[in-house]
Formats: sequence, C-alpha cells, structure tokens
Amino acid sequence: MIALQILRLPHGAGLPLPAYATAGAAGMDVVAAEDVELAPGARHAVATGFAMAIPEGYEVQVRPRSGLALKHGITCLNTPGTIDSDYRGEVKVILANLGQEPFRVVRGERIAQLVPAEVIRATLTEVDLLDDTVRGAGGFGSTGR
Ligand SMILES: O=c1ccn([C@H]2C[C@H](O)[C@@H](COP(=O)(O)OP(=O)(O)OP(=O)(O)O)O2)c(=O)[nH]1
Ligand SMILES: [Mg+2]
Repeated sequence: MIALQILRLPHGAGLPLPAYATAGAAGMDVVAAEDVELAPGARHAVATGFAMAIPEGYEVQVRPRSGLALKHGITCLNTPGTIDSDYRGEVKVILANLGQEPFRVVRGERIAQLVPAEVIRATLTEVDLLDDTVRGAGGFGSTGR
C-alpha cells in the first residue's frame, strides 16, 4: 500500500476521484473529465480533472479497461502509460479507437485504471564485449512458433 496525493483540478469538480470498484481490484478506475467523440482510428488525450504526487521510487501505470477493449476496441494507445513520480500536470488517458464504429467518451464514465508499481532504476556500464549465451543474438521468433 502506498499513499498518493491527489489534486482535483477546477474542471474535475463533481467527478468521482479514482477508486477501486471491488475489494480485490488491482486498478483504481478513472473517469473522463470531458466528452469526446473518437472516430475509428482516432486518438485523444482525455482529461481526467486531477493531478497527483507519487512517492519517489514508484510510478503509476495507466491501463485500459478490458470491457471497453472487447466491446468497442477502445484502448490506451501507450499502454501501460507511465505517470512519473515527479509529474505534477493533469493525468491524461490517451485513448485510441481501434474499433470499426465511432465511440463517444462521456464525462464521468470510467475509461481506464491506475495501478501503482515500484520502479527499479538502473546504472549503465559501457563494455567492449558481452558474455556468450546459447541464445546469442537470436530473437523475434528464433525459437520457433
Ligand atoms: O498515459 C499517460 C502517460 C503520460 N502522462 C504524463 C505523466 C508522465 O509523467 C508524463 C510523461 O510521460 P512519458 O514519459 O510517457 O512521455 P514522454 O513522451 O517521454 O514525455 P516527457 O518527455 O515529458 O517525459 O506524461 C499521462 O498523463 N498519461
Ligand atoms: Mg518520458
């Protein structure tokens, strides 16, 4: 459990803050703060009406909702979206319509979910040679279908 600070922005007035739908839900559902019509193939950074402060060492991932994906072809284009711990701007959900029909995003409807995660940072050491492995440079289906 981590504590997130959330700041409601003026256009988020009256909207529910992100919330877990059930006791065991992994993600907090996020609602849209604007109405948007998404044509097939279109994308839009949908306003959520809030900003937040995430503790250092964590991120928050923005993930699609499977119901919207399955029924309407609506996904988060950059899934999982990354909210950095030092970001203080409005959280936006980059929705894309991969379906065949126009999709209407309605203010107040749940469009995505937020999942906090621990961040492991790395240091880089430049070397002249990498160690040998059985896989070597094989990838992208090298082991068969
Ligand atoms: O779905 C998303 C993804 C990102 N962001 C915000 C928070 C994040 O901290 C910032 C930058 O995101 P990212 O690093 O993915 O984008 P970038 O293209 O690398 O932009 P930047 O140069 O600002 O890091 O944009 C969102 O609100 N929603
Ligand atoms: Mg970035």
